[in-house]
Amino acid sequence: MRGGDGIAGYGEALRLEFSGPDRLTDAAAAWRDVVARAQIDDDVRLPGSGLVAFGTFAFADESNATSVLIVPELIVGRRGSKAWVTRIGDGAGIDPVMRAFGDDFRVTLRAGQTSPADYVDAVSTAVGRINDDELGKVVLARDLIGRLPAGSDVRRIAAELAIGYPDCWTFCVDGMVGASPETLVRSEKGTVSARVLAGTLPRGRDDRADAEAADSLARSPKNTAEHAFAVRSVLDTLGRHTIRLQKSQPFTLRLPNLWHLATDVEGVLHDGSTSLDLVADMHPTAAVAGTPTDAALAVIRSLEKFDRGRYAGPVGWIDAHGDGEWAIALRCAQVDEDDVVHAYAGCGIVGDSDPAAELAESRIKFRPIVEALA
Ligand SMILES: C=C(O[C@H]1C=CC=C(C(=O)O)[C@@H]1O)C(=O)O
Repeated sequence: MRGGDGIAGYGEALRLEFSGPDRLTDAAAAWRDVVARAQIDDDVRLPGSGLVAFGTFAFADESNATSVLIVPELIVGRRGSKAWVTRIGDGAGIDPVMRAFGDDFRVTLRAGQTSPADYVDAVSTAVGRINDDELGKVVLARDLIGRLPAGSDVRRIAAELAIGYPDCWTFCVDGMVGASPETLVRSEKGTVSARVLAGTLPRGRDDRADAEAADSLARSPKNTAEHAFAVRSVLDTLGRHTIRLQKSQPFTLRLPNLWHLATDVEGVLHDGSTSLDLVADMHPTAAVAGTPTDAALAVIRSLEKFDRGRYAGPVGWIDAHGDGEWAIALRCAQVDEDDVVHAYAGCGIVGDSDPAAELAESRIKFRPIVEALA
């Protein structure tokens, strides 16, 4: 959901689970099979109408988290002035009734497997490795943990995020809930686009300080270097699937809690890839792993003490044409079946990163989810 447009599913007509290094290519193939066998009646013909699966995928090949594609029994959608209902399989009998939110709840998150001091140490080690020329950039994350009262209505968290962060992509799929400012890829009728983010500064305290923050972000060699790695990785992969690939100049993107450096990318699909094929090729970008990818993943494995689960993985939806909208699962938390909440935030580390500043940046990135739970 973004800016009031979006799709919401009721029930599960089909649930497909994936894991391991081939989880994304397996999902792309499985979705082709599902579509080939489906009989679809879609008069609306808007992005998100007709047969749709929602998905959330683990970040790492070796993760214990299950990656899923879920086809709901009923989907309610809205885009601009149009709204629609899609019924799937046995969903023919379900009515899209409004269900009141469950009880209000407040949850405080505390440090998970990485304390703030551990994080500062990990960043210092990473800076050393970068300056020893082992790699150019790595994204290091830390985790927070909490527990929701039993039976809490997770939709409350999604609603808070959608209201507070209307320019972000708010998602809630299989307990993975968040509001991401970054698309991995979006494909619609042959056009492929992406918003690449990397490089961050906190918002200023007043208008003047805020304008100065945006200006210094745009001029900062550290942030522009970090951003360039992320843009390069997206251009390299999308370049294989598109023609006329264009990128905007980097611009400063204002969110309620921070400024990001952003670049919008757009091209024309030339090889018939579905949005999940593109996701499979693009993940993980340098915005969430680093550069070169393999070296960055090795540093993440050695310095992060936890399984990222679906944090920093692709989250979104795909339709019967293969079109879809996939965000990178950032500013998010995973609510498990036992009501335990794991939240994550990370920062791109380059050779001149200051560990204390990165810790402060991670605090600001936690703000959306911490506040939605508070
Ligand atoms: C890894 C995260 O953010 C990425 C996306 C935008 C800016 C980033 C940065 O400036 O470090 C990160 O690369 C996160 O929010 O957990």
